[in-house]
Parts: sequence; structure tokens; C-alpha cells
Amino acid sequence: MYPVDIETMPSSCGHNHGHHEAPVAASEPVKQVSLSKSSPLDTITLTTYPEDSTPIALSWGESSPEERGPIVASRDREGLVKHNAIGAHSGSYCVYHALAIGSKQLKKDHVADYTNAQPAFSVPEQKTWYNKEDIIAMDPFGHLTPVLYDEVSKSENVEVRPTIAITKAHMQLFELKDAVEQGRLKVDGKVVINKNGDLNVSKIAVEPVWYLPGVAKRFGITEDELRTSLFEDTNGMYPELVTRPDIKVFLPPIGGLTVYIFGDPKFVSDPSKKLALRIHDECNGSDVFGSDICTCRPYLTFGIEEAVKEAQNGGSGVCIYFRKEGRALGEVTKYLVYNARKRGGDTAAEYFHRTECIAGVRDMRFQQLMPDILKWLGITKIDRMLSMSNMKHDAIVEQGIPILERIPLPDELIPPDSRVEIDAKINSGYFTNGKVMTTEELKNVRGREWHDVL
Ligand SMILES: Nc1nc2c(ncn2[C@@H]2O[C@H](COP(=O)(O)OP(=O)(O)OP(=O)(O)O)[C@@H](O)[C@H]2O)c(=O)[nH]1
Ligand SMILES: [Zn+2]
Repeated sequence: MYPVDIETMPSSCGHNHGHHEAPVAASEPVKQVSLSKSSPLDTITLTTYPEDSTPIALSWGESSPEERGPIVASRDREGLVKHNAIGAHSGSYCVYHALAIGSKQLKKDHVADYTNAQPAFSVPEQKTWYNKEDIIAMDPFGHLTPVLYDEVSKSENVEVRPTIAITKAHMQLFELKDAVEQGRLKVDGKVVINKNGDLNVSKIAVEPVWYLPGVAKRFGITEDELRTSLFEDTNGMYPELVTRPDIKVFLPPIGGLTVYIFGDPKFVSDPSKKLALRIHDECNGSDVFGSDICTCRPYLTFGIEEAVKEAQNGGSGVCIYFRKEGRALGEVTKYLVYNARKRGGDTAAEYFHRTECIAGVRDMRFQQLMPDILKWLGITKIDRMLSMSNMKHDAIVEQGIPILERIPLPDELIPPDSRVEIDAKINSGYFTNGKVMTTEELKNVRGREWHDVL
């Protein structure tokens, strides 16, 4: 499928690849290249090939965790020939792990001791965990690996790491304290613990695990197209994407998500219980630091408050927080756009155009992969969706989960400077119970200008 030999690929600049001294004969399928004489390393493995490998059996979507098999990414111990996943664990934190090893603060042969780390509550098993369609962006058994695959990890001498962790906690938010003080929320001792508005919460952290054929299908492209673009556009970070078509699982170096559940976690998958849901994408500037240019923190805390109310009414409330900063364009791009907006006359009419000028697109969040977590949790319908986003809505409904009611952010919670954002979004298809402005009217919705900010 991939007639690509990365060691022998022609270099357009006419030089050898990288900084390696010893060239590799074009005809030999050599996988190791000598580094320069001053390097502390003798050899380094650039990639692996199917003919030299005996990966541990892994078959996505099988009808039992044993038949599916463990996900093995690490090259340590016997992992170099036995790994069955491309990439490294922990999303973007894999680089810190490498730094810890490189700086000799972490031993390469460290074996994790998971004593007492098991889930704090159980998530009921779902049919969705056992097919190739419903879940393709996370490992449905990621929270059970120390139990399910401990033996195979020992007998095969490979690392099998959890990609999901489940815990319980209390949380304190100023807005929830205010909700209790203003009488919007009552203290029940279970969900809202006290008059400070402290909450009981059940939490699930999930790292991304992609089944490449399934991800390609969601985007309507071929697996080859997906692999090629992941390889090329990360500047060759993952050669195995092209040299190992036999390996179908990829651990991408991106952020994961956290599920916050209010009320009894068992109710989330119980169709007889009402469910309120907020899907929230990270906006560090607003969520944590209170920037008033967008509606992110107000919608987040409104979503939590509504989720809490649903739990207190006998249903359950869920808030899922995705690490997709700045519509997954990142904070640097976001701030560049802010500058362009503020210097160019910040109107709702120009809101998306400014992002497109800099990033080429207005959004890279790709909500197509988002519904996996809903299916994993066993959510089959959403009674109250706390979101105006058509992209989130359409992605969820396309995956077969009906949304019964959509709840926009109340006007009084919209900070003054973010009217530009919200009106632009409504004009482009976001849900509202109110007025949809014309393109002409959007020109008159203005945010703070640069001289007001400085
Ligand atoms: N690039 C860019 N990203 C922004 C800007 N303002 C907010 N964001 C990002 O947009 C995303 C907003 O996500 P959400 O709060 O989930 O909201 P949404 O998807 O727009 O829709 P709702 O569910 O209706 O709130 C976050 O990733 C923010 O970091 C902006 O001006 N430029
Ligand atoms: Zn924001």
C-alpha cells in the first residue's frame, strides 16, 4: 500500500536527510542510521516495518476486551517489535515524558504501580464499546487496562498504559456560590453540598486513541489519505503512519477531554432519566482568566448550573471539556486574530473573516469525533443541550443521538465585548430563540476598539 522508503526518499534540496553522517545505501532495507561521531548514541531506529515486527494482536471493535487486545505503543522492553499502536501515550504530554527520560529524571525501565488507582465508580458497559463504528477516537477499555491486560503485559514484556481515569471530587466556582446566594440553586447536601455552592462531581479524564480506518470514515476520506496527511503535515513526525499500514491505531499528540458528571453517574445512560449536557471547548483566556471578549466562561458556568439543576431534579447533568483551545487553532492564532479584529474595526460582519485571513479556516475543532464520548457513556438522547453551536448539534445528531431541546446562552450572561462573536455566530447558523441579524445589521455590532483596550 505504501511503497515509501523514508531512508531513500529523494531530497528536493539535493542533500542527505537530517544530520546523519553515514548515508544509507538506497537498495538496502536498512532501518538504523549511524549518528555523528560526537553523538552519545550509536544508532537510532527511524521506523519499523511489518516484515520485522510481530505486533501484539489488536482487532478494533471485537466482542470482548480479550479478543480486541491491549493497545501497546511503547517501544520499551519488547515493544519495538511488538507494539501495535503508532505514537506515544498521554497526548501532547508525551514530549514531557521524553524530556524526563532525556534529562535522566525518569528511568526508562520504570514500571507503573497502579495499586488503588482503579476507577472511583463504574461506567456501565455499553454495546457501543464493541463495534468499529461507534467509538473510533478513544479506547473503550482505557480505564480497565491494569485489570484486563496486566497478564499479557507481563507475559509479552510490554507496557500497557491506561488512557482513561475515573475519579470523584468536590468543586467550587464563584458563579455557583452566587447561584445559591441568589436563590437560583438550592442546597440539597448531595449535588450542591453547602451554602458556598460546593458541588459533588464524578470526573473522567480521557486521552485520545484513534482507530485510523474509523477516523478516515468519519471524515469521508480514505485511510491512505488520512495517514499521508498526518505524516506529511506533521513534517514526518510519525514515519510508521506510512511504513506500518498493518498498525491501525494512532495515539495523536493532542489534548484529550474531561467529563464532569453531576448526580448519580448511572443515570447518564438511563433513558428514563433526563439529561442536560454542555459540550465545551477550551478557552483558557475566558474559562480561567475571565477575558470578556467571548462567551466561553459564562456558557461554561451556565452549563454547569443547568447540569446541577437537572441532577437535583432526579436526572443527570454532564459537562464535557475538550482541550481544543481557540477552536483548535491554538492561542497564538487566536490572539493574532484578536489584534487584527481590534485594529481593523471589530464588527460582527468581519468576525469570521478575520480568522480565515490568518488561519485559512474559521474552525478546526472537527466535532465529528466528539460524539464518541457520548456513546461511550451510553447516552442515547439529550433532553437539554446547553449549546448554540450547529456544528456540535449536527455532529451529535448525525451519530444517531437525538437532541430534544436546545438552550441558548441567556442574553444577560453575554459580556459586552462578546456581542460581536455571538451575533456573528448566530448569523452563521448558531441556534437562537431570538433575532437573527442580517449581514447589513452585523456591520453595526461593534466590539471594543484598540484604543479602548490599551
Ligand atoms: N480562533 C478563535 N477562537 C475563539 C475565539 N473566541 C473563542 N474561541 C474559541 O472558540 C471555542 C468556543 O468553544 P465553545 O465555548 O465550546 O463554544 P462554541 O462551540 O462556539 O458554541 P456554544 O456551544 O454555543 O458555546 C473555544 O475553543 C475558544 O477558545 C476567537 O475569536 N478566535
Ligand atoms: Zn472564549
